[in-house]
Amino acid sequence: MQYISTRGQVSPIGFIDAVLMGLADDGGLLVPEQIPQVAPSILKQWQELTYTELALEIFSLYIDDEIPRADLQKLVESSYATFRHTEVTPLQKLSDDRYVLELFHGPTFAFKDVALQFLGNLYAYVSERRNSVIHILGATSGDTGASAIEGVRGKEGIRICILHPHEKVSKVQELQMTTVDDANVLNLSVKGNFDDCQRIIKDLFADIDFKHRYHLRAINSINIARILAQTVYYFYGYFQAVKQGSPAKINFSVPTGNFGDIFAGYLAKKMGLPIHKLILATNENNILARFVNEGLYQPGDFKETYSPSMDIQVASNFERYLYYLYGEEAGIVASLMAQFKTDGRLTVSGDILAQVQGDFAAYSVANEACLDTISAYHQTYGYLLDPHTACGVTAADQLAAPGEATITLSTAHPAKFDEAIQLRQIKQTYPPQIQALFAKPQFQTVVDGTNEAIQAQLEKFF
Ligand SMILES: Cc1ncc(COP(=O)(O)O)c(C=O)c1O
Ligand SMILES: N[C@@H](CCOP(=O)(O)O)C(=O)O
Repeated sequence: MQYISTRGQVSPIGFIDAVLMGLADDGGLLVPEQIPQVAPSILKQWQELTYTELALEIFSLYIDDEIPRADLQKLVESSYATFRHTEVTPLQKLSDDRYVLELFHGPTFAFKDVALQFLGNLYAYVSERRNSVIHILGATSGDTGASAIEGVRGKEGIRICILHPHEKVSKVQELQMTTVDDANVLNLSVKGNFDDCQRIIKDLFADIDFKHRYHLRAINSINIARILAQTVYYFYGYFQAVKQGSPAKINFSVPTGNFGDIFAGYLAKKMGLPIHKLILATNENNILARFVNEGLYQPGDFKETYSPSMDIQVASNFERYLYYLYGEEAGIVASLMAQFKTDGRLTVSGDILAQVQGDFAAYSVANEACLDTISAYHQTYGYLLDPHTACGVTAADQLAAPGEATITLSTAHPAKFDEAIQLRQIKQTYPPQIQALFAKPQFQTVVDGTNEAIQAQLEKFF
């Protein structure tokens, strides 16, 4: 399998080069040259596989023999051996038509571990096999950072620097990142919001001289490996729902910020998984819901919400969707992205908007409605949702029609966001791994949100 850029200016490259390139060198995002198609007969066989067996099958379609199958199997097995649940991502049935797919049983209690345990191991494998320098630079609204650090801390040949927005992540997220004292980890607490952090790292990746000089590698969902690993749980969740007697029409509702997770669902559907509706749930930072419902993609005012990991205005994977929306025409994507840079907005109408609305249903969840859902589901089902998952469940309740079953991706454990849970007087007990963080010293450097300030830190660290 070869990978190409959404902007068309990168010659096709193999999987490992695509992982190492992260952001495409022409400023676009890497996508597979063709999306592998999975026939219904194969889907039927896959229903019987364990999570790791399924991951191996799906990764093989995208990697071919670039990584020998026995090595890939070891990578996959070691990546999911760190999960606390034998099923990796178990499906919880709350009622006949409401399910949550728990993606938070990995080391840092968020869905990011599913891809980042694998990517951490893959980087270590590539570093050894190619003698390649791995200097990871990432931006986080809280979960990616913790998970990426956990995936590579202490690993030979790898260094990692994570930018998080100063005082805009939850206490547990901050502790997960900043209590790590391994010498290969640097946490920068950036004065600004997540969009500022993401813009800075995209600028640094786009500066090809700087990127090559410091061997910068990506762990955010701009990295195609992240997306591929995240497609696996759509297949797994779908199969479990079928086994649990779900109605025939199965939707997924996806709490959305950077558009990585829902793009993975879109890709799974394009591969042949018969997902009925893909429901895109945002919090009050609702640029993506406005795009689907009104055809306007334009950042609004940044809002701090109870689901801080989704406090994102400019969604980094949106460009991958535009590529498919416009018939895989890289020239059109390049000019749309140039237009967005100049005008700060994009609009779609007519057939294109109809296509968008065929691909997604979208709902923007108000802050109090998110808490109302947490209270209601706690009372009705005795099940505690984290605020991000609660946005997904709220959107499912609004947009799923009778006769459709909806699987909401449960993207984080509620203990990571106790600030919001406490507002509804719900008491939870922290898992011991989280409780232990409160007694540890923290290591982080507060910096201005400018490219120069970050560059200066990286020059010292890398
Ligand atoms: C807990 C949680 N839920 C949902 C999201 C949104 O996912 P995505 O950015 O892939 O849209 C994030 C951040 O990525 C998150 O950390
Ligand atoms: N919510 C994310 C934001 C970064 O998203 P990514 O999927 O591109 O890594 C976070 O927790 O950092």
